[in-house]
Amino acid sequence: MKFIQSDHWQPKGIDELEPNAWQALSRRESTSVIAGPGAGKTEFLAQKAAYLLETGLCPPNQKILAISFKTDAAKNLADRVKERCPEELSNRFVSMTFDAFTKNLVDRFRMALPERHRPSKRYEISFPTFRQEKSLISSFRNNFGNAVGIYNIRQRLQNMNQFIGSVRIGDSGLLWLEEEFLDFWLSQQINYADGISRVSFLALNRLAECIVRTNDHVHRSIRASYPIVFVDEFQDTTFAQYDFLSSVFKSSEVEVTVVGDYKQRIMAWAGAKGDAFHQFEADFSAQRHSLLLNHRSSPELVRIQHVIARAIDHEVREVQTSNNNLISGDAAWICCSYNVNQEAAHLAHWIANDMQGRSLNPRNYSILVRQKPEDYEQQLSHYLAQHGLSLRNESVKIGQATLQDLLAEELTILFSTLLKLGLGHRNAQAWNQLSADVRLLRNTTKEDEKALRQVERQLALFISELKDLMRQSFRPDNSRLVFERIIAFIDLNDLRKTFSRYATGDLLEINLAALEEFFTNCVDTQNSWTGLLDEFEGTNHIPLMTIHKSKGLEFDTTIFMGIDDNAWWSYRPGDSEGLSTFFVALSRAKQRAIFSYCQQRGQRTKIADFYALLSAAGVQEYVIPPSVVV
Ligand SMILES: Nc1ncnc2c1ncn2[C@@H]1O[C@H](COP(=O)(O)OP(=O)(O)OP(=O)(O)O)[C@@H](O)[C@H]1O
Repeated sequence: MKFIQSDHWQPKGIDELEPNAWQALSRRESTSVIAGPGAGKTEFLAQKAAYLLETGLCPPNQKILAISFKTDAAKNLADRVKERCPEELSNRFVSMTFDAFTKNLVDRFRMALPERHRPSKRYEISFPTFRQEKSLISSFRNNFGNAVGIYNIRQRLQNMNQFIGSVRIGDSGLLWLEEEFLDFWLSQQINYADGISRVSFLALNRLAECIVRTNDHVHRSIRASYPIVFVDEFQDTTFAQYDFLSSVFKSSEVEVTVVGDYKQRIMAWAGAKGDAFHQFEADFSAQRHSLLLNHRSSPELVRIQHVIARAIDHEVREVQTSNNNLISGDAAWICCSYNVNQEAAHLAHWIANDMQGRSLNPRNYSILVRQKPEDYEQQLSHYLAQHGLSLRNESVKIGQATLQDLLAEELTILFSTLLKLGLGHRNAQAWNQLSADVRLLRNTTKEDEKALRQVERQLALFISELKDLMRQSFRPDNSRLVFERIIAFIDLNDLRKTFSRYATGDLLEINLAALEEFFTNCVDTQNSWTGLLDEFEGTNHIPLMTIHKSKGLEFDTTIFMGIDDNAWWSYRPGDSEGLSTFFVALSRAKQRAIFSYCQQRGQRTKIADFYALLSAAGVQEYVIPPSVVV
């Protein structure tokens, strides 16, 4: 393949990069990129990947490792690289979540762990609750009595994630009690009477760190395979994740580029490290670059965002936007209602009118809430249905996965593309992507023309058989057959061999079970293949999700419900994480942000800050007349 000269390379799929982005892109040492919402941080990583791959600066025997926090974010980044680079280059871009990466290391090299710290071959992932953590700490205290008071252990255990992230398994520098706690905490996850360990992602992280640090062969081979590493949403890096990164890549030739926005730091409760950028810049001798444009939101929304941004950081610089205001009237307002029916009726009516007036579709809107989306679902669905619209809770659990994560899985995407083509959709892009994926699954190389032609023939034959089968009927027994045939065609063994995250452990089984459950639910509620596909993809549903799940996404209009003391029960005035959460929600909108306050849901005393900031930004408040209730 012919490489492009680095000074001739041009960005792909976008017009231009701002000057600071160009500097950060061409820098061949560790770099941090800090920028506000919509500045194009994820896009920057995709462009940098294209630059390094297309110019040969990342040579054919090496790969780029990109680490994200959420499955859909990892997928989104991989897709952007696929769109911008030929397949033989984008195949060398490995995009994974932190959790998938560390789990994969433990699954592959668990025998390198000391026996007492080694999870069973087949283990389950556990998600310890706050209460379970507290009870573990109190049993430890019971065992070690007054000793827990020494070395500040009692106090340090109040932030478990920070404590665990700062102690390394088998480190000779550990204090006696630190080592005791680490052993106690691990043994509670590893030793079960039935022989099956229940291990949390935090424990997998510490085990992976131990493997890499103590096994020179593994350590060297990771650094050699991935001389270039990207980390997206770096502000959310936990203590343990940072420690893992530095253990693996610090003091090496590896170029690490991290991007993020400290104003969007909303994972401190899950152990995010407050000073991650500063520490990274010091530890990796990284140079900082700031981006100063917003490519997402309209000028009016950017102005409002800046008022909130300043409350988080007084020194934040004003950003410019390259977008226009596409709507007439206000870009943001607060609507106040007395009760939940009035609120839902008003919002449903407004969405239906706006959607029709501006020829938008349901997925241009999103309903964002702080917590418990199910508390908002019923009323809003009821009133939306009166306008022929529907809502989908994207945070809902399907088996052991959430719907949003399930939809971002490679398995699900292959499945739904096959379903779409089986239904007779003529979609050249879907076909090209699918045939590229199937070539990858069957491990064919571009040079082996015979094998390529065979794969293409098999795919065409399968689609034609699928079309015949789907034409027959849409009865449950037939749809079951369609499900089984598609899964058999994908071939789980090939999937395992192709995607390293599925290679070991039970992630594929978990997702397959969730996919089957979701598919069956769709079959049960629909009476045609077209209806099923729309239901599967959520085409006609307005998404409802938590703010945490909305990170990295964007919508024309966001409607933010439940801005009251009950939903924000943990908020204390001036709490920067609360303000950042509010900021993340506001910054998802491209053109319009609506804030809905409902008196019946709670007071607005504790969170008066939010309303004061909106008022300072000139956002008007309207009271919905009681007559709106239907
Ligand atoms: N240089 C650019 N020119 C034009 N559009 C761009 C550019 N960079 C990004 N975009 C577009 O701007 C939007 C935001 O980009 P992106 O998601 O990469 O931003 P981000 O900084 O990662 O956002 P956030 O932190 O808010 O999630 C996307 O629609 C993207 O396609």
